[in-house]
Amino acid sequence: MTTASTVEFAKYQGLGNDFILVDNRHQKEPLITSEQAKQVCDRNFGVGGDGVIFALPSENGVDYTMRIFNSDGSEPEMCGNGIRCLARFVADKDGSGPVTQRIHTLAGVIQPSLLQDGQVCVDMGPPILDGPKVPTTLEPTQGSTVVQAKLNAAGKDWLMTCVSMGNPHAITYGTADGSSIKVDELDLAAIGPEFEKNTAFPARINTEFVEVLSRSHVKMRVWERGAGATLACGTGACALVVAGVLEGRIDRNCRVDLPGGPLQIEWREEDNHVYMTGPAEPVFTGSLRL
Ligand SMILES: N[C@H](CCC[C@H](N)C(=O)O)C(=O)O
Repeated sequence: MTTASTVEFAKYQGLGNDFILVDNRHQKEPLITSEQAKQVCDRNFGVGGDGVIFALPSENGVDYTMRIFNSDGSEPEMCGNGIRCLARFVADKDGSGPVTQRIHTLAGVIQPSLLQDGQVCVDMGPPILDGPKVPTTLEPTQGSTVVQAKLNAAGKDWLMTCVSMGNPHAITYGTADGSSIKVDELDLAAIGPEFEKNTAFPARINTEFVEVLSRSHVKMRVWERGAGATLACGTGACALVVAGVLEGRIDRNCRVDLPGGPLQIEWREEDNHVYMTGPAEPVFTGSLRL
């Protein structure tokens, strides 16, 4: 007879991108499987969330390891809003801990710092611009980088710039006929899957649609790989600033308005790292019966 197990969790959200967080630092194997993550993320039959995120035992001398399952059960390399929430969760649990945490992820060692004002600033590392490493099969246009490459999807020719922040992103600021995007007019549920599952993206793709308000202020909506239309995507906000700089549209320090609220993103010239600053809020705690 299998005995049901209970798993303690905390729900946190970053700009409405919400996650079930589990302190899993006592064992290497996640307490929730990717299959169970789908059920737990269901907003009617489960807790509800865009993903499940684990703090796991440390590897190679960092503070701890992060793994994440999307709400469809797939495992991405990295999550920007999620790592801000995880850093806040671990600091809340441990009572204090270092202001800056070093976290091992599938995208490398990522370093969130907890700020006095309650925000979290994350050194997201350098963007990966080599097309085949994003990965995409779209033809590179600037050396090995894919900038404003044409992609036909949802009945239009979009101009796509492809950037990885450890996880893959395709960003569009407009279509090949020169028109820009009014993000509030997009029917993401209709067009998002045509990008996410497009053959141009062998590992599927997160897609960001961007409207320029000024050289230091943009507005975006996102269709996420494995999670659909979310209220915010931290890695996506980082990737779209890199794309906007490569396209010559915006400056390296930019406010990004996401449906759930703003993030401040800076792609620093001196170290080529992308820095993301934004909130991470606790919502409730609970115990799951699995
Ligand atoms: N759906 C993403 C992972 C979550 C990223 C997003 N929520 C963020 O804040 O970066 C992927 O499959 O790559």
